[in-house]
Amino acid sequence: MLNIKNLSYSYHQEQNAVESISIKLNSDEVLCLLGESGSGKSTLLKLIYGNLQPDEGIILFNDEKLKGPAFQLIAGHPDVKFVQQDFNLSPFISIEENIGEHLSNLDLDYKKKRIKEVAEILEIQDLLQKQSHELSGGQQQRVAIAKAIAKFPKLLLLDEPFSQLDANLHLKIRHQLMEYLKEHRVACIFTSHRAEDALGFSDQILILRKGKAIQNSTPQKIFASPANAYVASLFGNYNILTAEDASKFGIPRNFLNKYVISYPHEIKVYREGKFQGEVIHSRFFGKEYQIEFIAKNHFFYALHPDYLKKGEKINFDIKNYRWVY
Ligand SMILES: Nc1ncnc2c1ncn2[C@@H]1O[C@H](COP(=O)(O)OP(=O)(O)OP(=O)(O)O)[C@@H](O)[C@H]1O
Repeated sequence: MLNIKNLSYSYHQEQNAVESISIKLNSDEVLCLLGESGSGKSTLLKLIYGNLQPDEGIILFNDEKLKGPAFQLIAGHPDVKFVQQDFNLSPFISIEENIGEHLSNLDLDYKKKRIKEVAEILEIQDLLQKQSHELSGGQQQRVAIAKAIAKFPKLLLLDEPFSQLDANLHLKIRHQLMEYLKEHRVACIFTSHRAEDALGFSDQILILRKGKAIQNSTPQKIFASPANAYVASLFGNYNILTAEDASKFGIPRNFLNKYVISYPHEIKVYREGKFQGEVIHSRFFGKEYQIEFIAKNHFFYALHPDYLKKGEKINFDIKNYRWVY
């Protein structure tokens, strides 16, 4: 349903904010754009929606070419909705009117029912009679999403949709919204800084850096085989060793110009481990501790069920790893 070919855009001549990006998305798929700050995620969404005019490339939505501002005065397409980071709510009308702004007034009972439905998904039933200036950032964010889904878009673009929500609401809204999108076959592209949003709630992840696509695949494949250390770093702490250094910990030197990457959960700290290290820190992560230790002059992160004291001698093995450039 969405086919983006070789999209490029630059704010200034010197550097492209988005460079030769191609995306294919089916009608019930969710794509997460993941990348460091300034990697081009918001710019890409603005290009797709039509807020910015691409320097190059083409965006086909159900085989129809989506137009940028050079060819269309008001951005957007009736079947595409975009929730930007500024939420864009109308200030002088109620939240209920905001959500229903694009719904027809011909059937007011249906309109009321639909507003109630989307308000429930976003947990904003109690806010309907208020005005946007009376709401917190997180409440405005949920209203903006409710407004975007009210008229059954076929493609939803969400820029950091959960950024203003506390941990509890984040989990609840993320679950309810994603269930809704799947049930109604709404394609979605969202940006996030949180690896778990990308891993658990998308069908595809597109990794961006400096406007370029670094990797595009399923969450499982990207996590298991990150293209490079940058991709691995987006999932949290990780261990990286040169081929030479990796050989000191039992890893054959198969690729001399590559690096070995291993996630903390792949370093097993246990009495039978073949290699020795010394604990530097134990940090409580909730379910377990993240242990930082040093071995043969290298820092490692590992996970362990118990608190280990600074200076404690431990044994460990690298149980899983992958080679990256
Ligand atoms: N209006 C603008 N004028 C000039 N440069 C801009 C503008 N907006 C973004 N940029 C630049 O374009 C690049 C991509 O920015 P963009 O906002 O798309 O990144 P992002 O990945 O969404 O970042 P974040 O995660 O911080 O929101 C950055 O180098 C940024 O400085």
